[in-house]
Amino acid sequence: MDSERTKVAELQANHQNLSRELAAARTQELTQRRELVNASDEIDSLKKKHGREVMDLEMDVKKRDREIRELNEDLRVVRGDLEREREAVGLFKSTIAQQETAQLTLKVQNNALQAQISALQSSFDFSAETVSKLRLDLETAQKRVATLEQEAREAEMVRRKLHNMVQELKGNIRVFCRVRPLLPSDLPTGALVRSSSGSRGVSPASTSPSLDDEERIRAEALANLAFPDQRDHREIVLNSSSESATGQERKETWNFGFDRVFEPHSTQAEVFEEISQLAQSCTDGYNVCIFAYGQTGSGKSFTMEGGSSSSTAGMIPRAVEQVFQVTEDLKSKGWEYTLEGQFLEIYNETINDLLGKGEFDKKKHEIKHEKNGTRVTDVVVQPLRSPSQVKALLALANSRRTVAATLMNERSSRSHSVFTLRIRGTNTLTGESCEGSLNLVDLAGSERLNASGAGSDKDRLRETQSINKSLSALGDVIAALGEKSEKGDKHIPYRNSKLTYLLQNSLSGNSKTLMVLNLSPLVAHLNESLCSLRFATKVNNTTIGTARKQVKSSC
Ligand SMILES: Nc1ncnc2c1ncn2[C@@H]1O[C@H](COP(=O)(O)OP(=O)(O)OP(=O)(O)O)[C@@H](O)[C@H]1O
Repeated sequence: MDSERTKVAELQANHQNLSRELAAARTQELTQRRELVNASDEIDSLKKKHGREVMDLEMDVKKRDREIRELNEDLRVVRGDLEREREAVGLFKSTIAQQETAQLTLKVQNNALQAQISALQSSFDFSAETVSKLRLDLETAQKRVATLEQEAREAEMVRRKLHNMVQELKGNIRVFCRVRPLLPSDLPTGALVRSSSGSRGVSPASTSPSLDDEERIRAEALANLAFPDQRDHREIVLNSSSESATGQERKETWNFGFDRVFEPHSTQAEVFEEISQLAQSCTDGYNVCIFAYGQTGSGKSFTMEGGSSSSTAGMIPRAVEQVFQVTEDLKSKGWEYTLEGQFLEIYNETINDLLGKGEFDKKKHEIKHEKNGTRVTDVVVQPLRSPSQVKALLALANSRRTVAATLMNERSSRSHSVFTLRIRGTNTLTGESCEGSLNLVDLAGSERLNASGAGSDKDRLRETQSINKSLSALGDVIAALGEKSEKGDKHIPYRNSKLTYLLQNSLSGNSKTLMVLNLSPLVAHLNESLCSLRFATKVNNTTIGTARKQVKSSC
């Protein structure tokens, strides 16, 4: 029983323990329940918070999606740009590569050039050395040349002096020869060829000229004439080649020498340079007479009157200008001059005043040789005050000649024209006075009767006879003057023609006379040229004494 009691006491103690444990467990359960409620509250609030956060995150995700899309779009655009940039870069790269190649080539070239430069530099240095040596040599040579030139000038002066002395001894008639150039108007005369017999003449089978014709005419003209004296220009040679009867080529050559020969390219200024001293001597009191002689169309009027421009102005306007210039220059030495001019035409042995009034001169004019010079009755003698006034007078004379030409059968080439400039000077300081004249004569065409075709026409025949008469009278006068100076006394047939009678005082041994022989370069005119050259040679071989100044002193 005790054991039972101990057991029961033990069970009771267990029971009490268990009850205490149960109570503790209940309290714990309560606490835990409370904690559970709290925890589920917390879970709820956490759930709500989480839900809000999820929503926020979803919105955020959407926004991010949008941004990603936008960024993707941007990326696409940027990629396109990038692609293009890449292409451009590729291009640049290839350009750069090319440029680099070019640069490389240039570098190579540059190196080569540098090498050349240095080679050139050294050769330049060498040349500079040579140049300075040559300069020294040149200076020495130039000094030598200057000395030689001075010697040459002195020799030339001596030569000219001697030439002048020869001229003085020879007398005062000089002859120049001038060949005119080929003109475009020569071309239609392309028909002017050698006839089949070999002589030269006008072929009737004239057709329009071709380039070959022109070249042939030029070549023939060149072969026809030669100017061998290139130093003093005093010689002219005519060549002709023709076929003989046996068919062989016959060549002939004629040499002529004159005081000066002007080639076709000679200018008016060059011709005047040779004439100017002579023309100027009328201001010193000499009578000067300059003739232009030659066949029609050979350049007489061109030589004497010339063209309208200053470079083509002929001997008359140039001489007049020079005379005015000289009289102006001599004013400072006390000289005062009066100048007067007349311009006459001699046609069929009648005198026509080219400065007269009215369209055509119908007056009869007579030549009078008086104490104080030659006078022609009823002609206009114009006081001359300026070269421009003379130009106007020449134009008037020309217009009157043109009227006459249309009225009367190309009369200008069939008449002689004589421009006379008379000059009187007094020196107020020395009391001297002087009187000179300058006659510039454009003679009628010198062609022979058959060549001018005059045979068939009565008027033409008369004209030609009259021209021939006066030209041969001129030759006779010159020849007689030559004989007079050789033999002393001799009758001079001045009266045989109006021309020689008019120019009596300017042709006598006291005057200075120049004949300018004008020639055509055409082969067709060879025979005429030969005749003219022979006539001029006769004149050139004549000695007509020494010119004398017409100077009076005051006492
Ligand atoms: N040296 C020259 N330079 C250029 N042209 C020239 C020369 N000589 C003459 N001529 C020209 O040749 C042509 C004939 O010349 P010009 O009239 O002077 O001859 P001409 O001998 O006076 O003839 P005519 O007897 O018919 O008066 C003209 O057209 C002229 O301009």
